[in-house]
Amino acid sequence: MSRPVLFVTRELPEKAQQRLENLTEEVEVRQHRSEEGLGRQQLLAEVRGAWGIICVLDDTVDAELVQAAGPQLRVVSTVSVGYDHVDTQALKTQGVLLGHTPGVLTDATADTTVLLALMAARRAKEALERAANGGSSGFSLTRGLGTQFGEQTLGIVGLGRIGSAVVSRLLPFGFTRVLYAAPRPQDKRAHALNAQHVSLETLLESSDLVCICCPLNPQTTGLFGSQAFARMRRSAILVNSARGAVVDHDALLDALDRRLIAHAALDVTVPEPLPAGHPLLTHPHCTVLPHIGSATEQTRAAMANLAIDNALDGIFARPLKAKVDL
Ligand SMILES: O=CC(=O)O
Repeated sequence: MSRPVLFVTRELPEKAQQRLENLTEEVEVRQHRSEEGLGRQQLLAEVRGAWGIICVLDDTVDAELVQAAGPQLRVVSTVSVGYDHVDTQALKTQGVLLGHTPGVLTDATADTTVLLALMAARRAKEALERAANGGSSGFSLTRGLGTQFGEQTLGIVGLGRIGSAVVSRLLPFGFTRVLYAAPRPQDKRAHALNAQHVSLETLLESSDLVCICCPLNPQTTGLFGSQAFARMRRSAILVNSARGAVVDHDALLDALDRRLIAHAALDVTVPEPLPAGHPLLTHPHCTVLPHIGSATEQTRAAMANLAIDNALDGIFARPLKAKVDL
């Protein structure tokens, strides 16, 4: 008997991969078993006939892809919490469901945000370079001094699950004030964290550490441009673990060159990866990680499992465990 086709655009983490391979009674699994994505034309060809597609944030899911899959397509399940790579309207129009992986990656992503904040505050990039170069790079009373968060103000852009987890982790470092900017006040979360809802302008003018934890959408694209940097404190640190496009990279580079802010630490960029030699990679006051926010064994396994659940639920017309409201 023919089984519905589940197309998977990547190799999954080991345990989830094994689970996928044991699904043969329920679905026919077709997979591009590689860490790298398919070229666009090949992807369009491979999704043909799929009832469900498991994809990642590098795969653009749009009307063309939905059409290429065919009218039987029931669900797209992305192994990510963010879904800015998906044209939600195109899915809605075709009655295709969208699953994603919220919750399971909150802790790992918040940990990475704290890692970046500390790396920036303690000027780890410069210190690593000094250590790697050997020579006179030992203990110094005066060289490469960083800053501590005690008595400082923390500003969070987006007080969702990840933003809140970032605040919980950072509060013990001694911040005396927490500000957040969000389209709507998040009363329950804010109350628990003693965080104050303010305008983005106030947040930028008052914060020593600014962490971007919001989704990418038309309102947040380019939110950090030259006007935002002009408002920030010259001693401020900016951390972005959300999406690269929230920050205008040219404006950031200009702000770093003109010392409008002290340091930027980015887990996300446009494009990903930045080309070798990109000025943000070589800038002494910019730390860049290659989008490792959720990259732990535990979290990636949980994400892939949730994505499989979502895909199977969609294919077999059951309620999705984590559905995006389209
Ligand atoms: O960036 C990662 C995600 O959206 O899960």
